[in-house]
Amino acid sequence: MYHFGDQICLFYLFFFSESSMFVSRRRWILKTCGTTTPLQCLEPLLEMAEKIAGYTDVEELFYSRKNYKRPELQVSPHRAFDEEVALLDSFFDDGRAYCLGSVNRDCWFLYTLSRGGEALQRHFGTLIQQRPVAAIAPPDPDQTIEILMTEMDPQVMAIFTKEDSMNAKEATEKSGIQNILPGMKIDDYLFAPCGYSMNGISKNGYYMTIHITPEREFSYVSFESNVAATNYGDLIARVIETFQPGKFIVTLFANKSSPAFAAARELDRAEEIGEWQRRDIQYCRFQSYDLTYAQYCKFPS
Ligand SMILES: C[S@@+](CC[C@H](N)C(=O)[O-])C[C@H]1O[C@@H](n2cnc3c(N)ncnc32)[C@H](O)[C@@H]1O
Repeated sequence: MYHFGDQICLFYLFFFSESSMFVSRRRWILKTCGTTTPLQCLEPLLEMAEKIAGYTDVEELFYSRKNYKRPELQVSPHRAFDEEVALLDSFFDDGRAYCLGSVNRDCWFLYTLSRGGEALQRHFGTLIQQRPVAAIAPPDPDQTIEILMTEMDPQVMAIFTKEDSMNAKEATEKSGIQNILPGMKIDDYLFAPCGYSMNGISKNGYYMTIHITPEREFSYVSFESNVAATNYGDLIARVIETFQPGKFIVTLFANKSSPAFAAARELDRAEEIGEWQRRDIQYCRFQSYDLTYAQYCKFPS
């Protein structure tokens, strides 16, 4: 993390696809679900960040989501990715929009901007006597893994109903969620009649979050964490063994300082993970991050 005395004017924004909020000193992560409109909060959020914390610029932004099953049920600006991009472009003149995966099947949309320290330099130019920011400090290690699962096993999904589990704690234990990343302090919630969300944080600053929609017609589970690893094979295997999806997407972001920077190669070698076979893999190199996208199906499929 860059730190120039008490003057910190830039922060990082991440938007994902369920309902959680993580706030740290310079990072704000929001996940929403259903027909909520997360991008509508951009204007008040940017105003609030300046007013309360003195942040005047965004150093990095990641807005991502899987393709919707029923986009026509969404509310503007979330009916189409083009619409979301137009809104984001009205705030940021240097954002980039991507679609990874198969546009006629499973895909994943990403809008990102990464100023690679330029914004920092602009703000702190005089303070750091025009020296490149990179010469002062390399970025902190940073990585994010997401696993987005669909076509879930109905027996596993039954755990996340009030019929099968008395409360969230019982669902967490019965499903084995507490063994995915042991040692996390967990805050979990079981909805009535069904549905489950959990947020976990560890003492060393890692988080994990899981959101579960058990309804058979549109079952969906998302997992996300910033835990550092050089190989995510074991973690992915634990997640998919726990939830038994028919299909899943993995996305992995890692910056150059992160031990996960090499993990893309491990994913490249993982043509099969247990009973799941890879159907797609793509890599992107952004200014500060490498991104790996992979899609797997349970075979035969
Ligand atoms: C995992 S929750 C989504 C996350 C949730 N919005 C949160 O705040 O953590 C989605 C599942 O919960 C169920 N659910 C039940 N009551 C809900 C409510 N009041 N809001 C959102 N989802 C609800 C949905 O039917 C679906 O299966």
